[in-house]
Amino acid sequence: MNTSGQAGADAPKVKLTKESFQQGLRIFRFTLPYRAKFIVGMVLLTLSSATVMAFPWIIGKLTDTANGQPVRLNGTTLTINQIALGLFLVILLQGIFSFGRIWFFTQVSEFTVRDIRQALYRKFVTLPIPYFEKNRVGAITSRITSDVGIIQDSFSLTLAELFRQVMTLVVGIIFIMVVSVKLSLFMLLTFPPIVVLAMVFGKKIRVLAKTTQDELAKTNVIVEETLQGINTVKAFTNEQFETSRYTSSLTKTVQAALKSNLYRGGFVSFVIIGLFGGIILVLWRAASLVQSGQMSIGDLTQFALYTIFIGASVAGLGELYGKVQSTLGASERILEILDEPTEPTHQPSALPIRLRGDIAYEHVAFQYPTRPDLTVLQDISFSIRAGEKIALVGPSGAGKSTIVQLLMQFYVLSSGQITIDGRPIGQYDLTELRRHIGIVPQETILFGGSIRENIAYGKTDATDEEIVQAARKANAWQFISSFPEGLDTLVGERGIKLSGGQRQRVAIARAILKNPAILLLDEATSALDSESEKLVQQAMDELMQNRTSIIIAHRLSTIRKVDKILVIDGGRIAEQGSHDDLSHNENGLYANLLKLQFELT
Ligand SMILES: Nc1ncnc2c1ncn2[C@@H]1O[C@H](COP(=O)(O)OP(=O)(O)OP(=O)(O)O)[C@@H](O)[C@H]1O
Repeated sequence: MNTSGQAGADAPKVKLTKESFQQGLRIFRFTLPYRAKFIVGMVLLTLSSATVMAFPWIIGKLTDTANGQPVRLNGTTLTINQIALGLFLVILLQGIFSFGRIWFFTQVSEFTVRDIRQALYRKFVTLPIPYFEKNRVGAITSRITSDVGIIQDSFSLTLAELFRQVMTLVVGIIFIMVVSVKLSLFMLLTFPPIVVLAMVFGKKIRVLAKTTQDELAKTNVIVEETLQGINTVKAFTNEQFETSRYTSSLTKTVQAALKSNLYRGGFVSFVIIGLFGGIILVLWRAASLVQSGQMSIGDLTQFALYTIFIGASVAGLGELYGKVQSTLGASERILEILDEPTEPTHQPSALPIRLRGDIAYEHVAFQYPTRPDLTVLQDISFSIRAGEKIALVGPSGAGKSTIVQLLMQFYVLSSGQITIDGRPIGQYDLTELRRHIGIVPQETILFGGSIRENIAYGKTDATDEEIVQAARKANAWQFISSFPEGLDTLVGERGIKLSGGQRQRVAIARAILKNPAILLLDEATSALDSESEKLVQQAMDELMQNRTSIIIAHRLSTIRKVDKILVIDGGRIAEQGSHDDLSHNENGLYANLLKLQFELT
């Protein structure tokens, strides 16, 4: 076993061309740091393959000695005992070399794969947000699991196997040529073509077997569907219809199974007749050579054993071909990700910055890269002075969250600019800038660890005292200290073991600990009960003190105290002003939203 994960047997393959080969080989640069181990592995592999190849040769000599034909080495005649001892020695060496080969190749593959996974992960977390919108998470994670798994298998197995099979083939052919050129040529003309034919046959059978499986799966879908929706079937009196649908699907399955087994039967008789027939032909030829004295029994034994080796290596190479294809495919997909441009975060030259927190949006327009034909923001201009609080309100889909996300530089603006303290945000170091912006999202997603870890996410080197302090300010300490395990309480996957209000307060504590100059609050849409609503609101108020804050408000009651309200509609600022100004504008959007909420409550 290794750590390869599920090496996808159904992984897409690529055509073997010179380009795909050269591309795929680039993955080998990850093995460079371990090249010394790799070379030792290769030497051991060569030695272990060589000992295997010596085996039939010595057995031939043993047979000859048994048959009364003396074998000489350096002028002395070898006894059966000496030759058998030699065989033991060869096997012993073979065992030792194989152990060493596995040990060294495993190290190379495990370390290489660790480095590839590390490089991929580092890449993932530094890719810009649009990348994750264009690619499904499942597809991305399978790069780091199954694709890397395929590469791992190829480093630990395929590569060694490929080398060994090629060596067996070449050395095997040389050896049989030495034994008897005539018989070798005869064998090479009959045996390998049969093996190749058998492989093609085998592939066809696999395809047919898959078709049968697929058909069977379809019949199962019908059963599941109709049983789950049995009420619908009966209500529409479609029992007969469904039965005939099932029957026709069953018939297709049977037809597919029969066809597949027709080929399977053919394959078995082909193997029996063709392969064994081929062997009989070679043996017949060999027997006549032995009879006429052109070949010894020992040579015949050697010949037969090498022939089996050659046959096995031809078959093995056929299988390896498929593996090499998947390896190249996997390595191409991995390299593709590694070549993606990243966000310019964590630049080593970045100097720490201090922000006051003046923010200005100047004629900002924006389309999401995944939906370039929809202008989400049209012409947004507003400014906030350091320490002020503004609220964004408006109908769902108006563009409020988008405005906030742009400040974090998750996306590139289509036009206009955003400045902080008078400087365009693009001129700041990205990591430094984000360090000064805190965010409390609409739906708080916690990480699966403890409450302590989740709060400390805002400042990874925070002391316990700081964490408790932040939890107190966020109105979270009360519930945390009521848990028997306190800060060490595990929150469950994505924080499911905490209530919505508790999760929010943990998120607020996290933001307090981060102590940012600018704060982005996305109010939760899901209503909390009034008690926890009050606790969350108090925590938010605490958090907003002395910070420039932008609040995306869904409940208008919570934002009466803000300095300015921007009403967003259809990607534009429809109205702006204080709560009092806007609520007195009878026909205004804000006054209407207020009325609507009042009626709802
Ligand atoms: N990642 C995205 N990719 C493409 N389009 C998006 C993306 N996020 C949002 N949109 C679209 O942009 C528009 C504005 O969305 P946004 O989330 O900013 O609205 P909102 O005012 O915050 O809405 P809500 O109050 O429902 O959260 C919507 O039409 C939405 O479909």
